[in-house]
Amino acid sequence: MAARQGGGAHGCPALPLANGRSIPVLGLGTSHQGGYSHDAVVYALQKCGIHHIDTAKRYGCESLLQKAIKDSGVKREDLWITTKLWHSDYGYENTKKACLESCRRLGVEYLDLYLIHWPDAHVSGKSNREVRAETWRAMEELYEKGLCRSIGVSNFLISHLEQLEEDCVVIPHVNQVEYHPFQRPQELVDYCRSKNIVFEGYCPLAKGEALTHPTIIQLAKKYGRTPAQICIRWSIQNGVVTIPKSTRAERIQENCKVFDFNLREEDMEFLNAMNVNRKVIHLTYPLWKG
Ligand SMILES: NC(=O)C1=CN([C@@H]2O[C@H](COP(=O)(O)OP(=O)(O)OC[C@H]3O[C@@H](n4cnc5c(N)ncnc54)[C@H](OP(=O)(O)O)[C@@H]3O)[C@@H](O)[C@H]2O)C=CC1
Ligand SMILES: O=C1CO[C@H](CO)[C@@H](O)[C@@H]1O
Repeated sequence: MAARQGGGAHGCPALPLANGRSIPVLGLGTSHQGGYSHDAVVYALQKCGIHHIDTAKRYGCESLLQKAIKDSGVKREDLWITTKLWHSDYGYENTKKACLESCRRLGVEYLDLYLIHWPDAHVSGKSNREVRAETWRAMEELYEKGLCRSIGVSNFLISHLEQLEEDCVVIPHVNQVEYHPFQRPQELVDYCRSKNIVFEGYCPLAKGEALTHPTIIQLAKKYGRTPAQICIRWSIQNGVVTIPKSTRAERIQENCKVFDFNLREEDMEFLNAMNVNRKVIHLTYPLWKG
C-alpha cells in the first residue's frame, strides 16, 4: 500500500481507507503517559502542519485538546481527529453516549475516526465477543449517522477481526496496534491489508527505547538523520500510519521532517529484521482472550 500525496492536511501524504476517505500517515500521539503539553500541541498544529491528532477518552486530555485546537486557529475541516472508546463504555447504548461525550469534550461535531480501544470488554455475564459485537453495532450506527466519519478498532488480533466480520456489517476501516522495529506483527499487517483495513502503528519509537539501539543509531548516522526520524520513516515506508508523541516542540519538529528522504530497500530489510516481538505496552489486566 503506497502512501499518496494530497489526501492529508497540508501536504502530508495520506492512505486511502475503504470508505473513500484518506488518513494522514503522520499524526501526533497524546497518551497520558509522559504528560500533556498545550504548547507542544499548538506548535504541532500551527508550525509543523501536523493536522492529525490521536487521542482517547483514557488519556484524559480531550478537553485540553479542544483548547489547543482553538488556540492553533486550524480549521476543523483541515484536521483529522481520532479518539477511542474505553472499555468502561462498551455496549450499544454506552458507546453512543461515550461518542457524544468525547465530541463534546473535544469541541467537535464529528470524529474523523473512532476506535474501540481494546478487544477485552470486562463485562460480567457476557462474552467479550458478544460485547464487541454490540459495541460495534453502535459504532456502525455512529458511522451511518456521520458522527464518526470512519470507525475502527485498536489492539485487535486476527481472531477478533474475523469474529467481528462474522457478527457485523461494516469492516473496520483501521486497526491501531503497537508497531516499531522491535514489534512488527507482519501476519496481522498482511491480514489487515487483505481486508482493506488500514494498519496504524502506535509507539513508533518504542516509547523512546528504539532511539538508543545501536542499529538505529548507525542508520541515523548513515542518513544524516536522527534515530526518531529513522523509526518514523520506516513505519511510513512500510505503509503504516504512525503517531509519535512528544511534549517538546523541537522533537515534534524533528519527528515531522520525514518526507524528504527515503530509506533504501536493504536498510528497510535490515530494520524489518530487528523484530523480536517485544511490546512496550503491557496492561495489568488479562487481554487477548475471547
Ligand atoms: N491504541 C493504543 O492502545 C495505544 C495508542 N497509543 C498512541 O500512540 C502514541 C505514541 O505512543 P507513545 O506511547 O506516546 O510512545 P512513542 O513511541 O511515540 O514515544 C514517545 C516517547 O518518546 C519521546 N520522544 C518523542 N520524540 C522524540 C525524539 N525525537 N527524540 C527523543 N525522544 C523522543 C517522548 O518524550 P518527550 O515527550 O519528552 O519528547 C516520549 O517519552 C500515544 O501517544 C497514543 O496516542 C499508545 C499506546 C497504546
Ligand atoms: O493507549 C494506551 C496508552 O496507555 C494506556 C495505559 O495506561 C493503555 O491502556 C492504552 O492502550
